[in-house]
Amino acid sequence: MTQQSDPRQDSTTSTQRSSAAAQQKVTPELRRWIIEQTQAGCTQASLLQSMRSSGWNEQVAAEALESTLHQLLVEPAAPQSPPASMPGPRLDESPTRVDCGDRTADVLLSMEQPRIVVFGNLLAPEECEALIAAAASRMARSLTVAPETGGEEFNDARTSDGMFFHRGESPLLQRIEARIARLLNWPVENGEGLQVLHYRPGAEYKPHYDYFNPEDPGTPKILQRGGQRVGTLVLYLATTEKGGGTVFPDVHVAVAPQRGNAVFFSYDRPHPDTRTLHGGAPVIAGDKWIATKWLREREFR
Ligand SMILES: O=C(O)CCC(=O)C(=O)O
Ligand SMILES: [Fe+2]
Repeated sequence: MTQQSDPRQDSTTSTQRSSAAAQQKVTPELRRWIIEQTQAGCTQASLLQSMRSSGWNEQVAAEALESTLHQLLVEPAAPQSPPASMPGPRLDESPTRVDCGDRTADVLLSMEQPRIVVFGNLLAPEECEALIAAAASRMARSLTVAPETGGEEFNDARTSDGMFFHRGESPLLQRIEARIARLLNWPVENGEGLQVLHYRPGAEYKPHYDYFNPEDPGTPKILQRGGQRVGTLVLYLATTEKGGGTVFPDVHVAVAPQRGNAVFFSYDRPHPDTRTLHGGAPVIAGDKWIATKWLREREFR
């Protein structure tokens, strides 16, 4: 990310500056610059430093940042139009099975609000084993997206181990990605690389939303790569003995982790109204292995 220099300060010397500090005016131009830089992913601290080095008095700069960013948060966001189309299986005739090209998946549950569909038999047992084997040597403690910066960070709410495959990195992944694209009528290119998570007893993923919160300063940067997330498919690679269900607390639904099955849910706007709050309940006995496919609005590079 390149940070543009802030709106010009007059060309006073530093001695003139300290006496002139009281007269520094926060102009609409400066506010616009603060908003643009924030939307481009700059942190408040880096903006403060940049303003100070171009002659702004620290207190004036800090107040300008605070009041401008506060205004940004309390002003209603421009209404976002929902995407023209959404990922999801075609279930208008209530089929019990869905063709996904090289395999047929069972439809086990379909819920409208929130949009949740549970599939059976989407992956063969050998495919589950192969994904676990390919992921196992690449596992590390899971990171989540850092809302402040758009980078990644450790998070106590997520105590699983995980890794990301690159999209299309092996014939197995290409096959599974093509199957998911056909099942959910969404281009392979709009999907993030499959993420594998391993939860041991006691591990969990506390309830959260998968979309990026539009109010987080790091979100504009994340959205540059393919726009918002609009859907999630969680594939179960192992059957967990006890616990570890995918839970939707708003609607009191829990999906049991059964090898080869999957739960899909979608959200047409980044808002709690979608009722897609969800989490991974603590594992009580056994292991939980999942692969998550997140779907973006546009091509994800
Ligand atoms: O562990 C689960 O069942 C849910 C995982 C999840 O929410 C995610 O990967 O975003
Ligand atoms: Fe999630």
